[in-house]
Amino acid sequence: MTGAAEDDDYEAGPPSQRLAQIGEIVAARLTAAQGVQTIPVDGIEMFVRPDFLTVEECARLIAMIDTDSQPSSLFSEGADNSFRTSHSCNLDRWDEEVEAIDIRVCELMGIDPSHGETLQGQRYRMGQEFKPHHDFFHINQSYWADMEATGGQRSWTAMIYLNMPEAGGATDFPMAGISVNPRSGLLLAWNNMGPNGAPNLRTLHAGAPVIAGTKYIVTKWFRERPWI
Ligand SMILES: O=C(O)CCC(=O)C(=O)O
Ligand SMILES: [Fe+2]
Repeated sequence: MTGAAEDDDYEAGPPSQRLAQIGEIVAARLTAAQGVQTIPVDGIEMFVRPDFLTVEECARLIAMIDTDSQPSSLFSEGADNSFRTSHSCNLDRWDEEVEAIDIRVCELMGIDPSHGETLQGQRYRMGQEFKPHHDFFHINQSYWADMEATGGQRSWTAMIYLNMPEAGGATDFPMAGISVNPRSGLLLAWNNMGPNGAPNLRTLHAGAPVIAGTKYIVTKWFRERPWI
């Protein structure tokens, strides 16, 4: 959500010992976690946890997203309206069920909840999409000063698919040559940084247009430092 594809030689941010360490700790935790599978992707640390949420939990989150969502926003300057056409909302972090799910995600990742942004719900109707972007912050953008002061860089992303649209809506990683199909309750997690703790350009990804049906997801972005 923080910028479109960049040239290979573009420096999205400096190496960071802290982010490298977060990468190692979380990857080790996920590798050892029951029910988690490593996705063999060249140049990105990526994991899936099928059935992380039950069908009932997915249904309740979908209902909340339908009630609360508004047209999605973007961080990037000069962003155009076609870039992220979904509707989204912050899930109510004081709702008991949302809070419990949020904590479960943090526990799975082994990241203190203070580093996690509010869970975000997202709905894509037919034809809607999220064009190729990185989840990490681009430090040459005007929003960076504010983000740096409020928790810093985004380290890991955890996304949960709440349903399966009838067609389309995969999460594509064009530089890594992998595409993940929505499956109810499946959690997908990846490290937005490379081994040296610098932003990893290969994490470029997109929510492909939904061709038939509706797609619902929740996304959790983690920061390098406490966010609240
Ligand atoms: O909808 C998707 O599959 C991708 C969503 C995404 O990239 C995000 O929420 O940052
Ligand atoms: Fe994203």
